[in-house]
Amino acid sequence: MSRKQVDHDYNLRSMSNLMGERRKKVSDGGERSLIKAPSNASISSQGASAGASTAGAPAAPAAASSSTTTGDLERAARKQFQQDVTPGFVYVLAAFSALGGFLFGYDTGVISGAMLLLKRELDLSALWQEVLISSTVAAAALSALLGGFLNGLFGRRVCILLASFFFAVGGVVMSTAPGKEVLLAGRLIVGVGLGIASMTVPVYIAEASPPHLRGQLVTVNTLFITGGQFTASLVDGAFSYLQRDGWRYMLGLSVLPAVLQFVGFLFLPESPRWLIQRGLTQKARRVLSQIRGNQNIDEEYDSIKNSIDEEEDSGGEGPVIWRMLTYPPTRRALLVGCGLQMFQQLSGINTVMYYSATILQMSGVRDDRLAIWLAGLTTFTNFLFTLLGVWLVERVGRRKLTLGSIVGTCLSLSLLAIGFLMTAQHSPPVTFHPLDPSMANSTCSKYQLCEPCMLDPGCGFCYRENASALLASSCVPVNKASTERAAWGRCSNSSLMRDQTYWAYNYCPTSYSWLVLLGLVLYLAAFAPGMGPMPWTINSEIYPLWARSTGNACAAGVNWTFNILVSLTFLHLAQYFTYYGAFFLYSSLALLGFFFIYGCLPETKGRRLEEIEALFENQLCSCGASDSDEGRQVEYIRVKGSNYHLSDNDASDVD
Ligand SMILES: O[C@H]1[C@H](O)[C@@H](O)[C@H](O)[C@@H](O)[C@H]1O
Repeated sequence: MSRKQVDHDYNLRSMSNLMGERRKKVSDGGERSLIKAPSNASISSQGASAGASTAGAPAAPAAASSSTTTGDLERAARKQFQQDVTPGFVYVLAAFSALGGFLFGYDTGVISGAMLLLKRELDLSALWQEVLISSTVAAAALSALLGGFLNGLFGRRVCILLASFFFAVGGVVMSTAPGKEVLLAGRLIVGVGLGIASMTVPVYIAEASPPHLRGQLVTVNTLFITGGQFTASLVDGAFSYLQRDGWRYMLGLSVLPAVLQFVGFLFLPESPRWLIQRGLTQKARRVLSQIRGNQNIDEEYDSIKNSIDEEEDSGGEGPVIWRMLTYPPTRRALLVGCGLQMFQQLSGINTVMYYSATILQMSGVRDDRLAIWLAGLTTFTNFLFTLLGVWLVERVGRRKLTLGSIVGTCLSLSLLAIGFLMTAQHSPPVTFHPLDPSMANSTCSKYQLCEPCMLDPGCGFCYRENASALLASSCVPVNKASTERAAWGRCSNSSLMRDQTYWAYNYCPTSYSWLVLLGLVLYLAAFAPGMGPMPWTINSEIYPLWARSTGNACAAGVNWTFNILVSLTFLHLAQYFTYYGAFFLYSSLALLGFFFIYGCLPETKGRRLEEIEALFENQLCSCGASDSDEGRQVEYIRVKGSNYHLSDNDASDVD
């Protein structure tokens, strides 16, 4: 946003905030809801309206008495804008927190490259490989749930310190592991750190950010996740040349950012919202002043304090999750938060990323090393388009960004599926049936086409190629120790492979690979700016303070659980429904996700965290109908005394 435009927005929104104050009627008690009627000004400036309203605008209705002139308002707005410069400290705080995201991406991404070396050096069976990969995600799912409890009890800062401690210890254990059992212990420790970091970091950043920057700063955390995945693929590429102990460096390098984060957080403050909730009000004021620079923090402080008092007044019995489920607004928020995380994973991101090396091989990249490096290009594309998300989130808002992203995701998944379908329909035939030297009758020899042969995990396709045709193609068993070659015959040994003899495992040579490649690039371009980061960003802001840790814990738990579910079922899905079947399924799930998001996700852009609960007052999944209400802003003022609920009567408060 240009400076000029910012200036313009600030004037408008500040004026609209101050004028909003005029509409607040002082009553003799109770809680008032104010609905500002949409005006062009408030619609265009809605993105940051709440941000400005926190900055120095006095809370008392008397502040803008009916005698206030437009000139006064303009002067006040200008003054407010001058004060409202975001201090650099918030950026430092966000960057150190987002190192948690970096470690999330690095530790989940690095294992695929490390595994290529590990399985040879530690002689890992397929089961052990699976266990080493999935254990981290499973531990993350459990610890994310536990993280909710820890967050409420010890605060965000301690949890982030704990997570970076786990990351560092896990990294040391893995890189020095004498055998697979210790390695597994290291992977589990890292998983515990991952779960805690994944649910705490977005909350911490959201609670420390001013509303007009919140979306952007929380989305930076996902940018760091994808940055971590990209770095991991580079590290994998570089150390894959080191056949002995290369994996130790790959896994151990995560210690550096973990230590950096730990040290940084020794000096960073606790979230002011958590401090107020704990009654540490002086400390909270100090932290707020520190992170808001020279701005007036009174209104923000009061607004947080009021909402906490309200929560305490309204009481509520039993564990937080029970209170969330029995109170309609938080129940709806939880459903939306968990649904978003579920659909993120059901859109198949981790399958697509994992499978990208094979997609590239299909496209004719035959050299394994080159395929590893090119897979880095996939993670880089994911990173690059997440950057676009950081740029867009405060401009177009969460709702439109997520909707646009899931439509693109759904279409590109269909394109991927069509690419696989064409590949399957033009599958090359098996023309050569060599005799198995061990005389064992493997199932591979029964296949007449490449497609069923490659879908059988025990077989691969061995063929020769000259300029335009495939020659002497056979379906033979895969080597049990390495899927990079056949168990016997021409493709079993690189020295035996004469010129232009190739081994295709998991894919078939095809002339439709360009379609699949196009699908892959479009998929990342669509998914990464919206469906990648928004579930994390939105979850960090939709729950009231008392429910925030638990809500984020549940949603992160759902994310990790579906992550593991999708990764573990992909190969079976492909085996039973073929690749195009699997991708059509993901595409249909993304379509379902679209309807869910369209109906249920309200816009949270620019609102104060304390205001967002009100967006879930309405029946769940009535958001599609309220698209036109985006310019409306609901505000609560608490006036000491009895509470009353949002009702139709409130509409009478509108001038
Ligand atoms: O938001 C992130 C991001 O999109 C990553 O690329 C993906 O691997 C994670 O599973 C997801 O939670």
